Order: sequence, then structure tokens, then C-alpha cells
Amino acid sequence: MKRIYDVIILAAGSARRFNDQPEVNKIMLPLGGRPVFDYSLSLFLEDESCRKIWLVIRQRDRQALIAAMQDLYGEQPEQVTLVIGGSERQDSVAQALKALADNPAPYTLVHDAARPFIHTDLVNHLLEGLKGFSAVIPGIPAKDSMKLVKGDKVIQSLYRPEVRHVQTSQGFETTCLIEALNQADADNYYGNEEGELVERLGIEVKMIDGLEENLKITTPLDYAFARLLVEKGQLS
Ligand SMILES: C[C@](O)(CO)[C@H](O)COP(=O)(O)O
Repeated sequence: MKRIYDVIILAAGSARRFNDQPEVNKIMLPLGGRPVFDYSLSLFLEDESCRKIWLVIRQRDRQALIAAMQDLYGEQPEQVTLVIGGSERQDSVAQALKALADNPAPYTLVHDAARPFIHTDLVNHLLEGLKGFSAVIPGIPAKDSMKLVKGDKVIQSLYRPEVRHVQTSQGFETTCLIEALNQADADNYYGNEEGELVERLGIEVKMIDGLEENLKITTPLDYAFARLLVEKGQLS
């Protein structure tokens, strides 16, 4: 099996929507006896197609993360390079791309460390999709109706069958991801996620089916739900 992709795991978020204690990083919280970040880290460590893991962290979490990896693996695994993130998601991805630029893999995946229940099947579907597209992202159908609003005014009702909740991992040809980030930087444009930055280049982005269980731990309620799922043996 060829090691064809690198993954950028984003673990440097400010967790503004999680709590009012910036010193607590949700990706370090315990989930079934190990930290949240280890769920995706271990999946990519075990994936034979994955060459390197660029783990983007906050400077203040560095020591704690190194200590956690020592506990889990005896040492920091050699595939893992720590990168200090920027203030926004996009700045963090840009930092990682800078770090990998000398020797990029053909493909780069971007994953949220706060999505512990990513599955190998999803990673394989992304890689399959990248044979025909420069950017492939997963999404799941919206269950609720979705509306665009400005303040308290409804601007537009979205046609639900065409609406998706976007997930990570997202997969890219590395050259395409670098171009998308460079263009966004040149335009001083900040998007929600990397797929959007590729769209801005006029490049088609393929949507594949995400997984309902691939939830993101954004709020304390999400964390409670994730713990319940692990405790009940629904997910591991
Ligand atoms: C990329 C993402 O997971 C797609 O839904 C989401 O936008 C990440 O958001 P965050 O603000 O970086 O947590």
C-alpha cells in the first residue's frame, strides 16, 4: 500500500462555543479512557495510506499533548509533527501547509480533532473520490429545515433535499489546497472550511456521504452525547 496522503489534524481551536474557560481544550478531555484527540490520531496512525500527520495545536497545550502521546504511545509517534496554529482555523491550516510544503504528499486531508468518530471507510471514500476530483468533502442530509437569516429576518428558505451538514475529514490534491489557501490569503477572505476555499477558485468540489456518527464536539452537550455513545458501547 502506498502512503499517498498527509493529514492535518486541527486541534488548536479556541473552543469559544464549548465553555468560557479557554484553558480547557476539549480535544484533551477524556472519552472512554483516552483523550478525544487520540481517536482520530490513532485512526490515521494505523492507516497504511497515511504518510505524515501534522497535528496543529496551541502553544499552551504543547507540553500536555506531548505528555499525553507519551502515555499513549511511549513517545511522540514518528509520523507526527506538531505545528503551532494560528488564531483562526484557516490560519492553522496555512501554518501546516507551510510546514509540509518542502515535501508534500499527493493528497492532503484536513480533519477536526474534535470529530473523534471518523471511520476508515470515510477516509477510503475520500481517497476514491480524489481519483476524479481535486477536492472531496463529506456531508450528511439536513434533518431540520434550514433558513438564511440576517439578524431576526429570514432572507431565504433553503430547499432541504439540497442541503448538507458538512463534515471533516476533507480531502484535497495538495496543490489545490495550497492554491485555495494562498488565494484566500491574498483576498483576505476567511471561510468556514477548506472546501469553500476551493469553490472560490471555480474548481468543482465533490460531495460524498458523511457519517451521522462523525459528530463534532462543539458544545458541552455534544461532549456529553459522545461520552454516552462510548459508554453504551455504540462507538469506540
Ligand atoms: C469544517 C467543519 O467541520 C464543517 O462543518 C466545521 O466548519 C468546523 O468548524 P470549527 O469552527 O472549525 O469548529
